[in-house]
Amino acid sequence: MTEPQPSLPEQEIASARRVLGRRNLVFVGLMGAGKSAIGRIVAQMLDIPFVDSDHEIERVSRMSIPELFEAYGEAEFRALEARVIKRLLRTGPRVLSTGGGAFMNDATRATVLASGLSVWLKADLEVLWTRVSKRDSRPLLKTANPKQTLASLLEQRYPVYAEADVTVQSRDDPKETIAAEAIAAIARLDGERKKAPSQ
Ligand SMILES: Nc1ncnc2c1ncn2[C@@H]1O[C@H](COP(=O)(O)OP(=O)(O)O)[C@@H](O)[C@H]1O
Ligand SMILES: O=C(O)C1=C[C@@H](OP(=O)(O)O)[C@@H](O)[C@H](O)C1
Ligand SMILES: [Mg+2]
Repeated sequence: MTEPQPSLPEQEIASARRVLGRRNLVFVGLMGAGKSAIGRIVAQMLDIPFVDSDHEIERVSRMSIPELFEAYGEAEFRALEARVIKRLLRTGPRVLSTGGGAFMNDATRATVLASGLSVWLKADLEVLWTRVSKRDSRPLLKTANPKQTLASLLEQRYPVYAEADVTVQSRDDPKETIAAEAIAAIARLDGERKKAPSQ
């Protein structure tokens, strides 16, 4: 079944594509924010390729994320994640949805900020928890109190995610609405860029 797509003004899509140029549009944020789901829709709307760094890691390693954590530990996973994202950022444009920890890596964050356009999908703890508690595919949440773990990650990471170029509130509105808001936020940067010389 095809999902209804809100009609985005052509001009807005053109502006967003112009702002992006050959850069990657990089979604960052906590687990459950919707980076994978919204990123895919944004790529469709902008008619550019989509890649999810977790899927790319799973493809190259031929292992699932939980298997990678189990077999090699988080440090190895992070090293692979950084390498995969560095490679993906060399070419574009595309939408790149990252895993929630990727932007916490200093080198990855510096590369994303220098060569990509980053969007923080920001969500409240309750929204995130409702979503992530439906699946057990996230190794970091295999703790005695996963909601508390998520809350601690939120506290640690939100000041860092705030370095992203753009922030979009993720909530329980239709995914297409959130995707359209992300595109509108990027399109607005086109206006800012054009206004800049006369200021
Ligand atoms: N706006 C939304 N409304 C309802 N469900 C959503 C929304 N955004 C994401 N989801 C769902 O929440 C879950 C987590 O989304 P996902 O894209 O995997 O997040 P992330 O990649 O940030 O961890 C998925 O089941 C996804 O379909
Ligand atoms: O926040 C994190 O450190 C992680 C988030 C996950 O991706 P999502 O944010 O897409 O769930 C995945 O990369 C891994 O389980 C670690
Ligand atoms: Mg994801």
